[in-house]
Amino acid sequence: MNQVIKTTGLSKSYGKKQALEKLDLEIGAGRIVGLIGPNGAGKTTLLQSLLGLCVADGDIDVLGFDPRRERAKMLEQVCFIADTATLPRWMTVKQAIAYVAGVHPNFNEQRARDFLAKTKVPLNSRIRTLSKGMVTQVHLALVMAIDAKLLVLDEPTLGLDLLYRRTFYDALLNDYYDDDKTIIITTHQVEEIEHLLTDVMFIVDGDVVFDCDLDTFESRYRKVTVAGEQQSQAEALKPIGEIRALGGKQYIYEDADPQALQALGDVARASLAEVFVAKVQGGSQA
Ligand SMILES: Nc1ncnc2c1ncn2[C@@H]1O[C@H](COP(=O)(O)OP(=O)(O)OP(=O)(O)O)[C@@H](O)[C@H]1O
Repeated sequence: MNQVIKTTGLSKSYGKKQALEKLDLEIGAGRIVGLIGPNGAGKTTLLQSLLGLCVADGDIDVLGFDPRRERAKMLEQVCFIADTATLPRWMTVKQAIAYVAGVHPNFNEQRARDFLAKTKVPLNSRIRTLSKGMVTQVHLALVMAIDAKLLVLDEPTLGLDLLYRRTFYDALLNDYYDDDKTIIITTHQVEEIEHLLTDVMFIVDGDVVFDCDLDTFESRYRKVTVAGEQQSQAEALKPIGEIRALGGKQYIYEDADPQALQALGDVARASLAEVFVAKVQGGSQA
């Protein structure tokens, strides 16, 4: 694996709060990794540690650099958008584009304009006159126009409407991504990114508790809709989660015998969100 990120024993505490707990992580080039976790699990702290934005303990290697000591060099090849996207409010959108063009060697001005052409953001508007979602659109356009080896997106679509969220993820996959780039995304809207991920990680209480590529995920997890009279057989096969459904129950299985599942009822793929809830909350879902 052509490795882009490797951490060993990554730990970070804020006073008594242990936000990251000896976290080991490896991400290879060309992967699109979804980092999924409950509120307060440590996702932002992990991304900030990788970007050198907070000082953590342990070994951290990002593109061959230690972000604590070689942050400036590392950032030449890394691009990120934080969940608190801010831009200078007095600038016009055009000026923001010109500014990034002036300071960033890998910025493609035309690309930024092309991304913005898919929005209703006027180039001559001052940032302070834009809605929150529009500011995020400008920020995303600036970030997506930078040719970086690693793109880190912390809740990139927070506050964006449903239509633009789709447009953004389409552009990310079709216009931005190629095999040389690695992308890490955190979001609570798991269903929106499921189709574009190559890998998924669940993070709980400051540690990665699940790390799986999507091909393996597709082959390991199933959801079966079971009518009332079959439920005791279904439970005997030890599902990892269950969902109450109209006229029966749906059970989530990990590595179960496909034939045994067929005998219980309708078998379908289990979604990332369903497996996440089953594994992290470990029980029934509404
Ligand atoms: N600056 C800080 N000072 C003190 N505690 C902090 C600070 N930043 C984060 N924490 C704590 O560290 C833990 C992890 O927070 P973090 O923001 O990394 O979680 P998250 O997974 O990104 O959460 P969310 O999904 O809610 O954004 C939480 O318990 C949080 O309260």
